[in-house]
Amino acid sequence: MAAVTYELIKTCKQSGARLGRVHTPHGTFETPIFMPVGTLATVKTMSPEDLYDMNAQIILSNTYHLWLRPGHDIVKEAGGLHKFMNWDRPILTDSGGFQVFSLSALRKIEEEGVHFRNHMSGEKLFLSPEGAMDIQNALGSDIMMAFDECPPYPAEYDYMKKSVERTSRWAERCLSAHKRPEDQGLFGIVQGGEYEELRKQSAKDLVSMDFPGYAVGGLSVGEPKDVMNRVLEFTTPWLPDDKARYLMGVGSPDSLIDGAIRGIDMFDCVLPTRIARNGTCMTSEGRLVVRNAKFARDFRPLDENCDCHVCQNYSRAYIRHLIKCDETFGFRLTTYHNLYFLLNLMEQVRQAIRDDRLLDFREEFFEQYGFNKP
Ligand SMILES: CNc1nc2cc3c(=O)[nH]c(N)nc3c(CC[C@H]3O[C@@H](OC)[C@H](OC)[C@@H]3OC)c2[nH]1
Ligand SMILES: [Zn+2]
Repeated sequence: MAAVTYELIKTCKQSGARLGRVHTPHGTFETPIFMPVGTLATVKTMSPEDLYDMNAQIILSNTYHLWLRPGHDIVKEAGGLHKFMNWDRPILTDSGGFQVFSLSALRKIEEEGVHFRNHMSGEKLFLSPEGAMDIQNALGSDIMMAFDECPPYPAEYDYMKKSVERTSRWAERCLSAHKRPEDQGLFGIVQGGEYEELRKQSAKDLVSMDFPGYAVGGLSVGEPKDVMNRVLEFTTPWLPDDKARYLMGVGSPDSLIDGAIRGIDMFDCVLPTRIARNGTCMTSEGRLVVRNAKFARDFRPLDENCDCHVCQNYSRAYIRHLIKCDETFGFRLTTYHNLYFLLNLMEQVRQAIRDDRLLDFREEFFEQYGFNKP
């Protein structure tokens, strides 16, 4: 029995978006879903109890970061990542492919793997498909990601073609190095940039290897939103209907809705937690920079349409005061609300799919949030 399976519940008659469930060894979650990012084994400033309270179903952590600090051997000795961070719902770990290309300056890509420098110490390091699998095996995540190259945007066709072919060979090596397929699901990552035939080639290569789920990688790397949407439109049709689809690194409210409409089930992004730490909040009326002086005497909640714990109990004036004083509690309040906002948005998306009206919901949400403003 595969560790991770996808169950298609229904498709929205109006938009074609999917309502589904993903079953994992640590629990089942409904899709489309947003997954909070906890790169260093913590969703910054949130406790597991906070995450349970806001109904977070699955969180992310990262091979590259945990390999460097504290070391995956320590996490393994602790009994794995779930035990180490006291989180007993599903965990997805990225393979480190992206960080190697985004964090470390000097790097050299070879067939064997990637030579690069530790982005903190400058120490020379090497990561291969086999190494990335060993680390994720030690972490014990429910969903592991294949080791891939996430090329920069834009990239020449010839470079992209060679990269896609190597990423497919690396995916094969990940499958061969996958020690516990009955305990951990391994997702392949489709690459190919903005080139339709390369996306098709990458998807067909990976589907022929029969992964339990597939990510669409190489996006949210600086390309315009219409390029992302077009890539999704010609990529998801090559992925099987009975497997989960994960769009990596995507998280603004409009992109979540537009991704769901184009057949994506799972999303992750550091956006809500990162902007929270500089005092920017997502609200039903658009973004609100709570440190702004105009909120000094504003005793309303961050979002008058939000029923989260923060909006029930704290005011903009109080949160502004804490953020201005660099008080950690302030960042906890903005982070909790931003995560709740996106988790709640995805519940509304799932409800709109149940009611076959996701395109109508998109219009209503974009209007209220201000996405349609010229
Ligand atoms: C922001 N835009 C964005 N585009 C991305 C594309 C790729 C990709 O093609 N391949 C791989 N392997 N990873 C990608 C990632 C990293 C996501 C991870 O990076 C970490 O967030 C920064 C987090 O780690 C807990 C997350 O875990 C899945 C992307 N992020
Ligand atoms: Zn709120």
